[in-house]
Amino acid sequence: MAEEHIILQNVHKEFQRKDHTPTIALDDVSLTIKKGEFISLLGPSGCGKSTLLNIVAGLEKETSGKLLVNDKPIKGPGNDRIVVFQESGLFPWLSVLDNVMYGLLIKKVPKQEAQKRALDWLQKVHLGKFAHALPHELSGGMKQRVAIARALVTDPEILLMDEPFAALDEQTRMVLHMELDKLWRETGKTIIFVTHNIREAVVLSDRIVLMKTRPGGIKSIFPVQAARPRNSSDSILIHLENRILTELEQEMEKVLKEELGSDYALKTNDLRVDPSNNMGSDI
Ligand SMILES: Nc1ncnc2c1ncn2[C@@H]1O[C@H](COP(=O)(O)OP(=O)(O)OP(=O)(O)O)[C@@H](O)[C@H]1O
Repeated sequence: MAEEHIILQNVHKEFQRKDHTPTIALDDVSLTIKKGEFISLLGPSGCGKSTLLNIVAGLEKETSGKLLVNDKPIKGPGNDRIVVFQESGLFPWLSVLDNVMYGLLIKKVPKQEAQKRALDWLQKVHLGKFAHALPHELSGGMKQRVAIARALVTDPEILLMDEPFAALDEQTRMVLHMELDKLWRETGKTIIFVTHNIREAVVLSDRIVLMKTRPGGIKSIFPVQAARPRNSSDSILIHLENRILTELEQEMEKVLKEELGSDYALKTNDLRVDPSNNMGSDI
């Protein structure tokens, strides 16, 4: 059996609002992720997906509970965990190559070697020809490819992705799904991927963690047993999308009932959304 890589035990996270009342972003979250696993965190807005990702990244500290990576407690950010965000976060004044090399130079890798490794990664994400371009000369999809190359060039064990493709058009997103799937299979990285998009989650993941709101936490976990590389028209994936959608509808209905109280008059069908579309942010 594969090795345990990330262990979350009864993780609880509270934030203080400006009026000093607490928001429970995560309540009693327990999850074990194996080395090399691709896990998606899926759920409506505010269910704590980014908070959970940030805790694993070491950017946020859990209020209580335990987080272990390779059996060691996490005290802050580390080279073993790199985050890719929705915005590429590239330095606009540096060339694509310099952006990808940057993390290596910080780690004192000699310039020639850093350049070689960065160029290798740019080839892998099909941007070898754009090494000397500036970020503003690239499309959104190309920028995200650079962000992925910049993350993987430092060879982290864990890649944390917070809605990395959310701002891209559907075609570009599908191409990047195929590329990320290939890179993940080639490198064996452990990936945690935050998304609102059910189709994206089923196409990419080994397991999908469906999250709930108020308080944020885990509602259900769905293993995805379709062969890779995947095709979103695979009947296994379509069936799974529908199961997830049904649970999400229940969750969204619960939130609406709480929010609207006696004004609640929503029919379940009004909530039915196309799984290829983003969901959850308008509840
Ligand atoms: N720094 C913060 N201070 C106060 N409250 C916060 C902070 N960060 C998150 N929260 C609250 O914690 C809850 C979970 O937020 P989080 O951003 O993790 O959700 P999410 O599922 O990633 O949402 P979205 O899909 O909209 O990005 C929300 O109620 C949010 O308002």
